[in-house]
Amino acid sequence: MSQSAMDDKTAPAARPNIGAMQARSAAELNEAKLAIRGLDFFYGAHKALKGIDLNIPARQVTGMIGPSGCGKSTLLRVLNRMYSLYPGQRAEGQVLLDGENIIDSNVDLNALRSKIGMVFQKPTPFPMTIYENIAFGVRLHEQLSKAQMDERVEWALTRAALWSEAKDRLNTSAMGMSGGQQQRLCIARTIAVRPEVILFDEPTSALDPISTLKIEELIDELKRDFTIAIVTHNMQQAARCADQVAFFYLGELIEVAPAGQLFTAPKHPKTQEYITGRFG
Ligand SMILES: Nc1ncnc2c1ncn2[C@@H]1O[C@H](COP(=O)(O)OP(=O)(O)OP(=O)(O)O)[C@@H](O)[C@H]1O
Repeated sequence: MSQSAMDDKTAPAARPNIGAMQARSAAELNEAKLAIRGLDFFYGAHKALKGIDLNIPARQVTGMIGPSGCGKSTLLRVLNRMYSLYPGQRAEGQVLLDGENIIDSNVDLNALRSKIGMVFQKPTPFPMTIYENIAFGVRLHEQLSKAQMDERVEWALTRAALWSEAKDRLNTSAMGMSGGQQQRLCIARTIAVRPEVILFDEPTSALDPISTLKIEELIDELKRDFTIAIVTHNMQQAARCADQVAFFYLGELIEVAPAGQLFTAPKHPKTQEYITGRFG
């Protein structure tokens, strides 16, 4: 692919407009890509999320913080319907993705997961080549020619800031990469299907500081095209990466505010206690 083609961040082939870089109006920035309304979540009889109302704005980073067990990961698992795999787990209320309630039982989960991707705490590359790690997921959703797939793999690795390190070893095992590279590969794998939303569940907790910084820079770059939610235990990370931060406690959303405001002038005493390290 030519350099000018690579500079155009639009994903190559099929579904041409998704991921296109366009000037964004203030209205677009304020628009809720995901609107969570009155969301309750149950693990059997245990209510882990209680009446959550939260807007996740398009093409911004929403940070989710709170002490262990407050429900942050549960919320991410609701947003991509991962809980549907487990009997006894259920959500009530609304999670509107561009107006469509994705917790309705008749939602096509395969299509949903191509729109809402997830990156986990521990890098989990498949035990296959770097190339196949990316092509595998794309094939579940699209039929591309070899040339188109090559282009897609290059595009995804470039967007995940991994192309220069991976281009000469595409056909070697992903398991031979460093932890930070593996996590960027997992990000490449996620963006290769061109989702609209990317959920990050403590994506740097297993990484060293330099790899962490690279992922944070990447998240900042990716928000130009994708709506992002990130769960983190690291408040500095939330302050660095997030445009808005949501603080959860015991399954409730206590406060949501622009990051600068939440960390300097929280409105709720519980938020104040948490960010000043008095519990959690
Ligand atoms: N599979 C499960 N079955 C039953 N209860 C669960 C399950 N997973 C989580 N929980 C409970 O749901 C609540 C929220 O857990 P969750 O993992 O979402 O919290 P969290 O804020 O992400 O915590 P951490 O920061 O430790 O990852 C907790 O009370 C937890 O014990």
